[in-house]
Amino acid sequence: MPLDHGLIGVEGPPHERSWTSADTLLYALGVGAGTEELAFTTENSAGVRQRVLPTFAVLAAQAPTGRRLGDFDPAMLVHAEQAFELHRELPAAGRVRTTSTVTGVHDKGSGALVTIEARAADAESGESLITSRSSVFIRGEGGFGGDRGPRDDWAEPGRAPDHTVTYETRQDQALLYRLSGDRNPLHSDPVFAARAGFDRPILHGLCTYGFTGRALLHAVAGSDPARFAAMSGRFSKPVYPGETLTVSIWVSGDGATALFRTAKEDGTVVLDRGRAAFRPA
Ligand SMILES: CCCCCCC[C@@H](O)CC(=O)SCCNC(=O)CCNC(=O)[C@H](O)C(C)(C)COP(=O)(O)OP(=O)(O)OC[C@H]1O[C@@H](n2cnc3c(N)ncnc32)[C@H](O)[C@@H]1OP(=O)(O)O
Repeated sequence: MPLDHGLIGVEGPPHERSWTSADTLLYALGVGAGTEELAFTTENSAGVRQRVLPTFAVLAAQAPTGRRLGDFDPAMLVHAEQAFELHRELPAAGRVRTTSTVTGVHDKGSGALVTIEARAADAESGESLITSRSSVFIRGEGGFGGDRGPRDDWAEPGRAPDHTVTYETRQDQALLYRLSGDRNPLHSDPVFAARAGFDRPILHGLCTYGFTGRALLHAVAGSDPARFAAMSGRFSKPVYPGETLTVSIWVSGDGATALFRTAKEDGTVVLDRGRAAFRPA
């Protein structure tokens, strides 16, 4: 059986995940934070309280789907879209209970797009903490006669961005990032990457997402994770470790929302149709 088209509505079993202060520090390093961001990379600096990068929410809320997506070559699967809402700031260490549901299987012609929603609640209090919506694009699994799914009306504002933030990724960025949990060999093994049609291992989509989230946090939310309410975007082209990422951000008049996109040095957009929302200071 290739892709399982009967997946829609299938809910996975509740899944518990806990994280420690070390996990959130390692995650921050994996998405490029360093000595300039000690609140996210240390737990014992004078006068600094450890905080958690908001995009860690996506990892915290990951849970298995009820069934395997199907029997296809895993090298053909790429992360396509990622959105999350963070209902309150994440603690440096915590535990959540998450339920994950397949919400759509769309026929995109060159591939199939499978969308998944996960809801994570604090494991002790039951308080809703994170809602995460992800999709994966399985190349070569389209053309089965399904619907193409909803359209998006995202458009770049007709003015210069309010902020542009540039970060360099490291040659070994994916090797560092994978220690936060995603050991997919697409990001580390040249043989596996070649089977997927890439010259060399590519960067995790969620690593690009984490760099972009840092740019939004510092440029728009005053570096305060408590103000970071939501973020979404679409992975439009692969990133190779070592490439430079520039995040362009357009903030709404009241500062409550922003549009963004992330591009490589040559202008290729890699994270597109970005939206983010912020709480007041
Ligand atoms: C549970 C969550 C966790 C998941 C973790 C997954 C494991 C991870 O380890 C894997 C990764 O991190 S992979 C790295 C990150 N992702 C990428 O690099 C993918 C980059 N994107 C691409 O290569 C192409 O857009 C590609 C290949 C996606 C599509 O390119 P094409 O085949 O050329 O398609 P195109 O002709 O451009 O468009 C056809 C239709 O598909 C829609 N579409 C394109 N890109 C999309 C995307 N990223 N998301 C959603 N839809 C997308 C197009 O809009 C078009 O549809 P329509 O005509 O209906 O608009």
